[in-house]
Parts: sequence; C-alpha cells; structure tokens
Amino acid sequence: MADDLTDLTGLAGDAELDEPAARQTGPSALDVIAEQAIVDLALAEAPDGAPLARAERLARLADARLYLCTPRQPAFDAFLDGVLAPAGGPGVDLIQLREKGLEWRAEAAALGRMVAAGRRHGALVSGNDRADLASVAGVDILHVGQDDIPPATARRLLGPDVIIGLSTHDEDQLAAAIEDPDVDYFCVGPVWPTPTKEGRPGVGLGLVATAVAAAPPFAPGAKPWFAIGGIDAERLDEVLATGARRAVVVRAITGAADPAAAAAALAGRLRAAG
Ligand SMILES: Cc1ncc(COP(=O)(O)OP(=O)(O)O)c(N)n1
Ligand SMILES: Cc1ncsc1CCOP(=O)(O)O
Ligand SMILES: [Mg+2]
Repeated sequence: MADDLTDLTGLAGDAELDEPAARQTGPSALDVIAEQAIVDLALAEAPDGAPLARAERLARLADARLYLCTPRQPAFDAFLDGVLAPAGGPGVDLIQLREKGLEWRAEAAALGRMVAAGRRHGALVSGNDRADLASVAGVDILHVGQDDIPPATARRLLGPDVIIGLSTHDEDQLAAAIEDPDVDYFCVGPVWPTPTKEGRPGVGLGLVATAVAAAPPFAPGAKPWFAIGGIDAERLDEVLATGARRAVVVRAITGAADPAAAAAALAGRLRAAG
C-alpha cells in the first residue's frame, strides 16, 4: 500500500512502534503522540474545531440519500473530495471506511482523513464495527451489524452525539431496529447477493418494500433507513420503485472508472426521486 495511505502521522512506519517489548508495557509515548496527531488532523479543518452535535448530525442524516462504504483508495484525499463534492451537483452524503483487518493505526489514520474530508464538504463520516476507533477518530457515525458490538453498548461507550446505525436482514431485525432507541438508522440488505459481503444471502426487494411500509422515507417520526447490497446504476430504478429513497453502495462507486461521476449520477437520481 502506498505510504500516503498508511503513514499519516509520520510515525506509523516507525520501527519502534513494531517493537514487541513496547506493546507489553502499555501505550508508549509514541502511541500517545500518534493518537493525538490523528485526532488533531481529524479536527483540523472543522470550522470551529469541534465535533458536530447530535442534532446537527441527525439533520444531515435525515436529508441524506447516498451512503458510500469504501476501503482506502489510491490518492485517497482526492478520491474523497471527488465523491463528496462532484463538480456541479450533489454527491455522497455519508461515507464509511470499510476495510476489514486494518491495523489499528492505519484504520485510525484513514478515518482521520475521512473526518477531515467530511468537514470540508459537509458529509457525515462513519466508522465500521469498532467503537474504540470511532471514539478516537471523532467520527459522526458508528455502523454495526447483528454480530458486532450491540447498539446499547456502543451508545454507552460513545455517548449521545454519535449516530449509531444497524444492519438488518429480516423482518424481525427490521422491527427491532425501528423500536431500538439506540439505533438512529438501519440498513436493509443485501438486497442482492454481493461479493462485497460474501456468504450473506440476498434478502430481495420484498424486505425493502416491508421497510417502506414500516418506516416510510421522510414521513415525520419515521426512522431513516438505507437499502444496501448489489445496488448500482442499472438496479437503482428497481429499488426506487419500492418507495425506498436512500441507498448504500460500494462497487457502484469504488469500481467505477470515474468514481466522482458515478457518485454524482447516483445522487442526482436519488434526489430527483424525492
Ligand atoms: C451502512 C452500512 N450498512 C451495512 C453494513 C454491513 O455491516 P455488517 O453487517 O456488520 O457487515 P460488515 O460491514 O461489518 O462486514 C455496513 N458496514 N455499513
Ligand atoms: C457491507 C454490506 N452489507 C450488506 S451488503 C454489503 C456490501 C454492498 O456492496 P456492493 O454495493 O458492492 O454490493
Ligand atoms: Mg460489522
């Protein structure tokens, strides 16, 4: 992986940080410096230097249509700027770092860069699975699955300001997510089987239609939710036809020849649908 993806702090490649003895005695001074550098970077471009409060995050979530999950990309900052603010129109509203198995510092550093980009463009930034990293990097959202840290536990660790999202795969999980006061939004899927989430069967458009009935998009008091899994430019109209108005994608943007243009096209169609 290129240096600019792993060495944000300038310390991540330092041989001293890989020394087993240093790990056995708790955080070293370098660990503490690295962590502070990550947080400083994450907040560097925030207008007032402070994380957003819950009300502001919920307002942005309510207006969101397009959510991108992505691993780090080459020229990561330019990629983020492109998909979050494509020339001449809306783009990705919410963005998540989803890259399994990253070493702690590399994930924290990448999240820090995402948070800085989110602040530049008014987008919300999500961590995946790990409440510790969400806390350190100052993300707006933590997304968890059914087998991850439970939303109530994440809430206890992260406090009231962090938005918590939950994956759902059947009607019972969907109903529980709607009722759970610690869940701020949920996702329904994978709608179609997808190589991006291997081993998880597609739930079909029927469950998406169930979500539309249970939490009609933009109805007062209805919890926001997103369809996810196998959604791309070809299939988007089928998703919209159910009444769904928010979608999460991975490959439809990360696999596009021009990710910014793909983001703009999807965002434009989602917004045009209402
Ligand atoms: C926005 C969003 N929706 C769904 C997922 C999937 O979460 P999960 O089921 O925990 O699977 P992993 O992503 O952890 O493999 C997500 N990450 N983000
Ligand atoms: C993380 C995740 N959870 C359910 S489907 C999915 C991946 C969706 O990826 P893609 O948009 O490439 O099908
Ligand atoms: Mg998960």
